[in-house]
Amino acid sequence: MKKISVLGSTGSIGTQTLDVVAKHSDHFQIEGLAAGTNTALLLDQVRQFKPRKVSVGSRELAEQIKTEVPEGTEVFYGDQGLIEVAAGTDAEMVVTAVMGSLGLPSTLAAIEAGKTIGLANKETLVTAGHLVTALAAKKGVKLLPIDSEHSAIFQCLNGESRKDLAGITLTASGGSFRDRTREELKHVTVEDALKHPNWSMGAKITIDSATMVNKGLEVIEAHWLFGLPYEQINVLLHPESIIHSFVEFKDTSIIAQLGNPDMRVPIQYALTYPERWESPSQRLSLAEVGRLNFREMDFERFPCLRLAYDCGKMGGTATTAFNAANEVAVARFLRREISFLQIEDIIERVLDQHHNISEPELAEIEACDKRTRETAAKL
Ligand SMILES: NC(=O)C1=CN([C@@H]2O[C@H](COP(=O)(O)OP(=O)(O)OC[C@H]3O[C@@H](n4cnc5c(N)ncnc54)[C@H](OP(=O)(O)O)[C@@H]3O)[C@@H](O)[C@H]2O)C=CC1
Ligand SMILES: CC(=O)[C@@H](O)[C@H](O)COP(=O)(O)O
Ligand SMILES: [Mn+2]
Repeated sequence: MKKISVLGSTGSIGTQTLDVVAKHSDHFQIEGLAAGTNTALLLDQVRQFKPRKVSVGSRELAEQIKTEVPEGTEVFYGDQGLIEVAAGTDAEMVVTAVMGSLGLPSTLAAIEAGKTIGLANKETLVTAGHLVTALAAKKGVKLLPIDSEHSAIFQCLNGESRKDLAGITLTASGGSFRDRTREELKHVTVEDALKHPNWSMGAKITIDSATMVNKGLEVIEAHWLFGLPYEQINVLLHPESIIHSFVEFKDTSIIAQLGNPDMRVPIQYALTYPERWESPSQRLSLAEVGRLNFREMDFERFPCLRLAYDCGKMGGTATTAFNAANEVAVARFLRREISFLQIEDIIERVLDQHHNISEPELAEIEACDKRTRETAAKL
């Protein structure tokens, strides 16, 4: 039995992780579950998977569910609760599926405790990639990608020599507004933005796809996961999301990973790595798909992607600020306080005011994250 803890178990990735675990219940055991506010779903999960430790977002919620969890399940809360679930159980693997840089301390704690990481929470690598990868290397801990593009690259690189690599290309669906002009973006609604053409995901990442921030975060995530310079990381528009990403070699060969847009496949691959097991996903029929399309990325149409590359190349706290500004701006858009185009406006203005610190320590990252959020909230 492989013992697993899931951080963000009530979200899109969290619930699909538990689908995979349930399908292979003879092979996996859930040790810990952490959620924010959805206690009804968490309690269902607790009854089904019987974890030893669970955590919720606040003390009040923890008090509410204490009487309802079965004997043998301990209840924690807040930042410390997340760390307890990440590092304080017998789990050998931790799936990091909370949303945002709030996942950083628990990811670091899990690595410090020697747990293999199934990494969905890309903001963790964007905000502090140098710290996370250095600690993982020091502890001999594997960071197994769950993000579909990074899982694809990881699979394409399997058994290949890095010296033969020319570059990698992350595919981008283009998000909800890929066929609209910038002029047409002025009056789009939250409801429109939440309609991703191919994937069913949490609200924040769906907005990130529409602004192309998601691909920007993924470029930075790829830089840290695969140790590649930004010049070797490309992005290509591929509206169907069937090719999840590809790798090009010196001899001009390209190896790509394909599949239906179903996150249970990369999630399961991280859970069973290096083995491949039967999947709950539907088989891909290329004959049915018939045609795949590709378009050059337009950096004028999607300026946030250019900003992400610039921040990535600058390094230091630039990516921390980029991420924090975006988290605040997206939350404000979802609360209908700002318009869609003001998301990129806020990111740009925050970055104009940013004073970069290269090779920041954790405290400096945390301070930058906090300061940036305050600025972005006021703009
Ligand atoms: N969804 C997808 O297909 C993909 C997602 N990712 C990445 O995975 C991560 C998760 O995304 P997604 O699943 O879509 O997000 P969701 O918004 O669907 O889920 C977020 C999860 O985090 C929990 N959470 C929120 N705040 C806290 C907190 N303070 N303490 C503990 N848990 C908390 C939520 O709990 P609750 O709901 O109970 O409040 C929920 O379980 C993101 O980093 C995203 O970029 C990457 C690739 C694909
Ligand atoms: C499923 C997944 O990995 C998402 O990050 C997905 O990539 C979003 O799609 P786009 O950002 O390409 O629209
Ligand atoms: Mn992705």
